[in-house]
Amino acid sequence: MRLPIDPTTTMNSGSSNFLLVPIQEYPVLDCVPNKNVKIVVLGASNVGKTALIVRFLTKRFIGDYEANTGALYSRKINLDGEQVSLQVQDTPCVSLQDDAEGLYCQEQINRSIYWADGYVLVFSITDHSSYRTIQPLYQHVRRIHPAGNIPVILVGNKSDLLRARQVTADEGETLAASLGGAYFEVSARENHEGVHAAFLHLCGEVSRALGGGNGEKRRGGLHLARPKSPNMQELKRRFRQVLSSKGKSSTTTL
Ligand SMILES: Nc1nc2c(ncn2[C@@H]2O[C@H](COP(=O)(O)OP(=O)(O)OP(=O)(O)O)[C@@H](O)[C@H]2O)c(=O)[nH]1
Repeated sequence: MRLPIDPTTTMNSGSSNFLLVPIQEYPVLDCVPNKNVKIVVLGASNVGKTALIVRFLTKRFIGDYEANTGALYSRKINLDGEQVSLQVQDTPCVSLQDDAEGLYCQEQINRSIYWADGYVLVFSITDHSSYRTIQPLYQHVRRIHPAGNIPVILVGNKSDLLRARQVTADEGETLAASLGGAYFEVSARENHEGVHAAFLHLCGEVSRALGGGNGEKRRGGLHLARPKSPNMQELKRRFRQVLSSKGKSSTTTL
């Protein structure tokens, strides 16, 4: 069902509208001591990174967002019976350089890659160039984490747009296998379950990679500060901005 968003009601409580659903944040200390799963969502422009995160955290799909500047969202999840602190970092898009091998990647993204324990690499099945971005992107992650296992999943988003498909499921599977991760073909627009399963799978991988131990990676080399601002208010602010620019013409799917 599609409901019109009424900007006049978005800050009230008790409605099914997206902004009326509180997205709970939990301080890390509220969870299993030292069990902190940090994942970053990476990919080309317009592939649905923000939509996937919002779908995972809120079960909702929002039609449009302002261009993403990268926000960090925190929440508590249940992983194998344990309450675990999860942090999800949204990022600005990356793009291929003209030689199609290197990447344009903001410093902010490098910091997020360094900071994270697990990686959601996203392309759109309707955009083959976004698919071609994934291999160089993975190599980029590898350069920042040259040693050890990198928990990663590959997500082919927009599976509802089958008629516009430019990337086959086989291509997704093959690429994921070459990265050593699982492939999930999902639609942030149409389906919460697939998105949820993908994120939870990665959280499980990260948790195992951290070994249930102290949750902090032991890394040598360059130290990069963690990305800024764990802030759910940022999501609300961005959504309000979209609402004020689009008024009542925007819609959300419930
Ligand atoms: N049909 C369809 N559209 C989607 C889906 N996911 C996202 N979109 C749309 O794709 C557009 C881009 O979504 P975003 O979540 O902003 O994508 P992004 O990767 O964060 O974009 P950048 O800010 O450019 O990095 C928006 O218009 C979304 O409504 C999906 O699963 N199906």
